[in-house]
Amino acid sequence: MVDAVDLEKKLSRAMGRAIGDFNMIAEGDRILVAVSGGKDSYTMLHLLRQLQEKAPVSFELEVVNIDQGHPGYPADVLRDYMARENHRFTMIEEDTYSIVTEKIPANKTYCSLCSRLRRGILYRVATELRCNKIALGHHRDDVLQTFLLNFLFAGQLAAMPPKLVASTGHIVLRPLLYCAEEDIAAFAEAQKFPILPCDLCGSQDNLQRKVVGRMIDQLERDRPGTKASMLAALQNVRPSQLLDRNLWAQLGLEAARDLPESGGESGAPLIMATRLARHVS
Ligand SMILES: Nc1ncnc2c1ncn2[C@@H]1O[C@H](COP(=O)(O)OP(=O)(O)OP(=O)(O)O)[C@@H](O)[C@H]1O
Repeated sequence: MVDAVDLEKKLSRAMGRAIGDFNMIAEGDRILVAVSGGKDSYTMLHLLRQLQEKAPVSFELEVVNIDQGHPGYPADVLRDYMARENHRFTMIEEDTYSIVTEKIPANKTYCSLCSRLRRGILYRVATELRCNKIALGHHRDDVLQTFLLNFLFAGQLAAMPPKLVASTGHIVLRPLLYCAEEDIAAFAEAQKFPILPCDLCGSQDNLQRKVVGRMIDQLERDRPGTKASMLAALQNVRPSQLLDRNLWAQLGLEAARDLPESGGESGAPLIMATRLARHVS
C-alpha cells in the first residue's frame, strides 16, 4: 500500500520527466490549466502548483473550468475549492450542452462534439487571459487507449501528442502523459479532491474507449508490466519496421537495415529492457 506522500513523489517525478523530455515549460510562460473537476485535472493542477513553487524557471498558472450547461452542474463545488486553495480561477459559462443534444441523436455519444466545442472555447479563453500554453490532464492510460483505438479501428499508428501547436498558435501540453491512471486515482482519493460527476449529460461515455481500456487492464493483470512496455514502445519507434511509404521517403530509406547495433533481432530485447527500467519505476 503506497501512501499519499510516496504517490505524490512518484507522480511528480513522472510529470517532471515528461515536462523535461518535451521541453514543455519555459521562463515567463502563462499556462491555462484546464480543470474539469475530474481526478486527472485536479491532480495535474496540484502537481503544477508544487512545481511552480520549486522550479528554477518562473511561470504562471491560470485555472479555467468551462461550465458547459449540463443540468445539475455543481459549479459551486469547484468555485469553493479554487477559492479555498487560492488559485487564480475563471469559470466560463457556455451552454454547449444544448448544441450537442440538438445535433446528436439521443442514442449516440456526445463526447466527440462536446470536446471539440470545449477545445475551441479553451483557445479563446487562453487568448483572453494572455496564456501562451494550455495544459490538459490526459495521462498514460488515455495515451495507450488512444493508440490502440487508432490502431484497431482508425487505420492509424498514432497516440496523443505530448505537445502540440494549435492552429491558434497556443501550445497544448499533456504533462501527465507518463502518469498511471491508478496512481492518479489513488492520489485524488487520498487528497479528497471534490470530484464533480462526469455523467451529467446522460450520454454513453465513449463505449469503444471503455472496451479498449478494459482490454489493456486485463493484459496488465495477466502480465504485469504490459502498460509500461506499451508506453516504452511509443518512445522506441522503428520507422523501418513499419510499412508507411511516406515515412520511408521522408527518411530516405531504400531498405531496412539489419545491423545488430541498430536493434536487429539481437538488439531489441536489450533496448526494451533499458527503456522499461526507466518507466516501470
Ligand atoms: N469542462 C471542462 N473545463 C475545463 N477543462 C476541461 C473540461 N473538461 C475537460 N477538460 C480538460 O480536458 C482534459 C480531458 O478531458 P476528459 O473529459 O477526457 O477528461 P477526463 O479523462 O475525465 O479527466 P479529468 O479527470 O480531468 O476530468 C481534462 O483532463 C481537462 O484538462
